[in-house]
Amino acid sequence: MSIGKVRIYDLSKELNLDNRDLLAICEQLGIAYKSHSSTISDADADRIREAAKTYQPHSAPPRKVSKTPPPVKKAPAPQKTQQIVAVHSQPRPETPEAPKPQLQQPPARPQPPTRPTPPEAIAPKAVEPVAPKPPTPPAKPEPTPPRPAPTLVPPPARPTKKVEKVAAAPPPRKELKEPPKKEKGASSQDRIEIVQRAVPPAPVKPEMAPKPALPELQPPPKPVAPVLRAPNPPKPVTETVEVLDDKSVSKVIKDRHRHKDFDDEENKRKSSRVAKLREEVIDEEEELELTSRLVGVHQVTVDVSQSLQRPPKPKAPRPARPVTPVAKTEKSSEKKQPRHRDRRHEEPAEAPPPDHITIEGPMSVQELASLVRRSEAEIIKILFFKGIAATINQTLEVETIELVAKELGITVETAQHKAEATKVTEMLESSDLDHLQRRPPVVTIMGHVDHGKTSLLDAIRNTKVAQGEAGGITQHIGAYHVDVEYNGEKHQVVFLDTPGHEAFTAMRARGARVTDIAVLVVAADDGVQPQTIEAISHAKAAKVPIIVAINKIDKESAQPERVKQELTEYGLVPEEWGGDTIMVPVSALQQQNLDTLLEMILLVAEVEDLYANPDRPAKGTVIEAHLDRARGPVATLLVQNGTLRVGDILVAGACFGKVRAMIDDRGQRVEAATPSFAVEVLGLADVPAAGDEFEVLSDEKAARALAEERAAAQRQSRLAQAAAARRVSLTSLSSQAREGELKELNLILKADVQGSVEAILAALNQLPQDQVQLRVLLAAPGEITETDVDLAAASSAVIIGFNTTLASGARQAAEQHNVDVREYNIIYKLLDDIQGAMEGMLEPELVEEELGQAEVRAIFPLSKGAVAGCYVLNGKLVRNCKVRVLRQQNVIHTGILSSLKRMKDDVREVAAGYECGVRLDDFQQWQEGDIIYAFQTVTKRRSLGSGSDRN
Ligand SMILES: Nc1nc2c(ncn2[C@@H]2O[C@H](COP(=O)(O)OP(=O)(O)OP(=O)(O)O)[C@@H](O)[C@H]2O)c(=O)[nH]1
Repeated sequence: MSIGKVRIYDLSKELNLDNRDLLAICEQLGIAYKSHSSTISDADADRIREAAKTYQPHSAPPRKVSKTPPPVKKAPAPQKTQQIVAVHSQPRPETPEAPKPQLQQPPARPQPPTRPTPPEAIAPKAVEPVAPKPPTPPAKPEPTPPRPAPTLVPPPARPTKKVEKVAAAPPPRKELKEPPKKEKGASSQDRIEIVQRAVPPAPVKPEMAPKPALPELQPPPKPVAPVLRAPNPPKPVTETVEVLDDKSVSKVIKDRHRHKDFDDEENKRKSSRVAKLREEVIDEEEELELTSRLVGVHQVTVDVSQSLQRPPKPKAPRPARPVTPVAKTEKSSEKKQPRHRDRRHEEPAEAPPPDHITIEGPMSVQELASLVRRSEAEIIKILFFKGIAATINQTLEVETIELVAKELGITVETAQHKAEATKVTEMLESSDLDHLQRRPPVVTIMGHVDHGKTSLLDAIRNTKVAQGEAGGITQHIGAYHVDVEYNGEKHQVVFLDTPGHEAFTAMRARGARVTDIAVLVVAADDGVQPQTIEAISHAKAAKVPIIVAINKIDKESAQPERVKQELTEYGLVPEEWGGDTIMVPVSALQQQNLDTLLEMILLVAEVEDLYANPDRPAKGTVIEAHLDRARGPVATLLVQNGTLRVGDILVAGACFGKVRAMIDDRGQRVEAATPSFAVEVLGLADVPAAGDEFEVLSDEKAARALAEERAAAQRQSRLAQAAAARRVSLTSLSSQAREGELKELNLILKADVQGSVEAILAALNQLPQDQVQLRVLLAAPGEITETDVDLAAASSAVIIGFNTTLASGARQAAEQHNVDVREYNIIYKLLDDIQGAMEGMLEPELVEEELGQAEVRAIFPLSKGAVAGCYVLNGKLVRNCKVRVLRQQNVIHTGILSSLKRMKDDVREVAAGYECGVRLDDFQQWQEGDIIYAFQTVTKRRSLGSGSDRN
């Protein structure tokens, strides 16, 4: 083991050589090293100095890790602490001068026009500290992983990612890194071996040569570019302004990443893990032994040619088929069914129908039939029974296709969904590749209601927002960022404040698509609940890594282990159990372990390759938008690439505008917003929809034209939908009449913001509609207008307003047209009322209600008929109520109790314990011992969920 005191990168600085060159020299001299931050002996250093004199810098120095225990880096690591340093909203440091966008805040790119060379911030993931993750070495079978201490991971290992997935075993989370090796000499088959070894507690602060300065706070995001100069920047050969798919982007990023960073094992180590590690690594011998064990276990070899050379744009993972939808079933690709079959030929295709199809948009009945391998007639029949009269050439909207597919038991994936899932990376274009800089992670907090999402966010932000939410729900989406000191540097984490109630499912799902990391909050005393499961599936669908925050561990009833157990059923296995999901027990209330959670977020972010190019016009997503009376349309935009500046011309969805002002998450006006930050933007001409993408264009005319084009497309689509809806109602009217069952409740929904609209729609969707169907004729953010009233009047709809008001004239019009306008500001109330209204539309059911029983004890014959002398056993008898006469428990008559007397007087009712005379008009054959069962029928409102059965 080297006892040296010289660190490789110091030496590289001293010799004015690039780290890579220096490592190459080490290679030549056979000096073992682990990374450029490894230390070597003085003697070795001297040898290197000597060799450096004659060394010819190589553009792509090879890099290899010795197989033997690498010279350990034992530098005492400064105990870094994580803590929330500050909680300002947006990039606070408003740059003095507005013009230069200047990432108004830290995350921004380094001011200086010229970028420093090797940024140090970018965590070099070359050699990773290791944990004994018994990787199922896909590449090179090695001795069986001894699977030593699962706890080995020193630094909070990084979550396994795209990198070679190290088996699914041990807890330690280090990840195998396969630094691509630059081919050396002629041997393109060179392999790099990465040794993952346990690292003692203190990791060394990595630092890149050129920048001697230690991590200063407020480090501007180091540009990645410099490093890129590397040999062959993975520049796509035929680059244009293509949007990149995530694979290629990540590949490019990774490649550069690997190049530049030989920065070794970072200081990310988790104290607990370190502690455990310490137990293992007691002395050097043991360490050596352990290392060699690990070497055996965790070596990962990577083909140079594979890692370095490949261009960033591999074959697009996305099915680039233009129009033709594709069945995604295994057999889909096999012999294609004749697409255009004879129309009259209506037998289903011989091949088994797929159980899954992927579509890219509307398609004709004929195309759909071909895709699902059914006859056109069958599709038309299904549509007919759904109330849609369609012809063979008719184009079906995606929703309609989904409807048909559901009927056929086929799941549908739309290309749109895919795009949304990969939206973040798609924000990058090939031209951005040379200017990528790290950006802060955008995090969504998800979880079941009341599990503490708001409290957690609140605790992190150190402010109080939990109180005062109407109905106890977070109703609007917001974005906040916090500064976290990590590894001696200041980092930012941007949180999307997604609402927690089930009603906001849609919003949450959208949140997941624009975020990089999902923090799943699970209350330790409540475990996995429905919305927990929902959140997991949303995050998984969007391929967003999940970090679990097991909250409320301060509670006595907390059972974090049980929560972990439950989560395994949904594919989230904690690291300590051999999985790769980071689970952090926290208490939002007592602010426990929040720094660890933030640390984990930054770790995951690091692995996620979150880059953007701030030096270009902004692109991103509309998080929220609403119409403000005083300020006009207000949209919260999340910048995902580029920098958004005041004065920019942008198109958001179908809306056009010029950024008049921007307000950050702390209510401060800012001049620019860099990647990953959200700002409220004023200046749009209209209210875009949440989830719309936005982009800045340089040409106002082009922007306006694009917006108009999109608006026209939207109108077209709405018209098509409306036409489809009309067809539904027309045809369904007759079938309804036939079946006399289905009823409809027409609604027009107006809410304050798009997020609320979506949330309410999602909640309404959950109401049972088998007996009464809800038809939402219009759902949009904004005030209730006269036009809405007209529409409601014309279609007998009820208008629902949520957190909104009536425009002038609307109320008067509503009264005039007798339109029911209901206003709410609490979603539960709204849902209750709608449900009530739906139930009110059900035919009431008649229910029998017992009144009482009497026994016949004497018979008094009259001139016509007879009177039964009775004793009321229980309840009461009421004149004109219904009765059944039972004899030996058999009903011998059912009729109306027409006369009831006490003594000689007619009475209305007789209670239990009294005698009375009973006479029925149509029954006289009384016998002593008969029982008179008195009852009445009442109408009861039926509830939606129970059909005609009452709950
Ligand atoms: N004991 C304890 N209680 C907590 C903790 N975190 C949150 N709570 C309590 O749990 C309740 C729900 O917390 P919220 O933060 O409103 O939960 P939420 O998930 O945001 O709820 P919704 O916004 O309604 O979905 C509140 O009464 C909090 O005080 C915690 O760490 N410990």
